Amino acid sequence: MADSAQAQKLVYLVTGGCGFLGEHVVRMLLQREPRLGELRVFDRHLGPWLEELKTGPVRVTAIQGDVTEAHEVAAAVAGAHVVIHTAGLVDVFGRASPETIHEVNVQGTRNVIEACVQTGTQFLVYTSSMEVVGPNTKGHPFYRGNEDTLYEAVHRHPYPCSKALAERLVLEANGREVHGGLPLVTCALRPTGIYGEGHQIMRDFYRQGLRLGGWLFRAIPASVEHGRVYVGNVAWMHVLAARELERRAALMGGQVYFCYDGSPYKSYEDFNMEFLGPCGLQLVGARPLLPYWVLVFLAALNALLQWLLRPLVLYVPLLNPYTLAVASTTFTVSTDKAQRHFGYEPLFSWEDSRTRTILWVQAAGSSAQ
Ligand SMILES: NC(=O)c1ccc[n+]([C@@H]2O[C@H](COP(=O)([O-])OP(=O)(O)OC[C@H]3O[C@@H](n4cnc5c(N)ncnc54)[C@H](O)[C@@H]3O)[C@@H](O)[C@H]2O)c1
Ligand SMILES: CC(C)CCC[C@@H](C)[C@H]1CC[C@H]2[C@@H]3[C@H](O)C=C4C[C@@H](O)CC[C@]4(C)[C@H]3CC[C@]12C
Repeated sequence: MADSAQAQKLVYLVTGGCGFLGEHVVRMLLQREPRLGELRVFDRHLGPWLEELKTGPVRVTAIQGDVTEAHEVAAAVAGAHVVIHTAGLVDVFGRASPETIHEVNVQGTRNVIEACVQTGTQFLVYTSSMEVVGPNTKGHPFYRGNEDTLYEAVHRHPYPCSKALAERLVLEANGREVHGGLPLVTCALRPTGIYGEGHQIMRDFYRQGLRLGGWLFRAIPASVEHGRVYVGNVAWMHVLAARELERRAALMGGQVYFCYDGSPYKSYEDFNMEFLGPCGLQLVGARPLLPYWVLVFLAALNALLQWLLRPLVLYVPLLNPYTLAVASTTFTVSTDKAQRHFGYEPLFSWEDSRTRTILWVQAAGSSAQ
């Protein structure tokens, strides 16, 4: 990636490139990264949509592989200039065991770092999460905070624990010597709750509302702010960060950045209604219909049922003590660090993000997507 070789075409690797965010990163790279020569898409499950990308001017290589398998990761990383590591097991519902979550999110990330070191790949962007910071188990609000805001990060749930450990590995790896003698440059991006085309939980809420005759029932007070960011802007931030890591290595190396855009500060449910409302759903109640202690009881009951039924069937309700805590604790960000460090400005306005999401919800809600 030397200045003298402006025209040099680069090889990018996106792990988890067939996931919700990963697909947007892949498409964004193809649309907006002029130096892209080859794009390797690494995922445990390859999407059929990749086929259509293979006919374009950039070479797209689909690699079916598992980040927990060090040799598969090393083979995919070899010869890549930049790695965007977005693969992860996003499970706050108890589908996977804590050991599996750790294996994929922590050991998988370790494998990616070691592969960069062994094969001489110098630039690594890691998709972290707001949950590396919080909400913490004490329910402390994080109100429009930034990367420097002091906050007691206390993790117990396997998912945030794994993201926090993985992020630390990535940041500590910054400056390590890679094969060939150059230093590894890393940074971590921390999205809040991502929404947009492909957001399965949004689609599930829509379908549930349709089943209930067009009604959803408020569970969380409207005053609890939950941070959200549009998937296209998160993808754009990854592309920009990856592009600028070389030029601004001294500034960006080892840094964390929250992902942000112009999405409004609202409660989780009120925010969802920005999309579900225009699709015909209504949120009933200016206040929660059930007292909070009832939700706490139901969440605990769900956790107990999940545990009791596990030998027979996998019971995975949306509501559990952890998801209730996340949804009912204010956690929003207000920062311009990505703008200051690497010139990030959201690519999509709030109006664009909203319209695109509404169109997707309408289409996805009525089909089997
Ligand atoms: N969705 C959100 O709101 C959100 C918010 C903050 C951070 N994140 C982070 O963003 C990343 C992407 O999340 P997402 O919402 O797109 O999830 P997703 O589940 O849609 O995508 C994850 C992708 O990783 C792949 N993957 C999982 N295990 C793998 C393995 N062992 N080997 C190879 N590939 C594997 C999956 O097949 C999937 O395609 C994750 O690292 C997640 O922690 C997501
Ligand atoms: C009305 C509620 C009680 C229903 C439960 C909603 C719950 C399923 C939602 C609320 C908040 C959501 C999380 C939040 O947006 C941020 C993230 C970070 C990311 O790293 C992974 C996804 C996650 C945990 C969202 C999962 C779904 C949550 C908990």
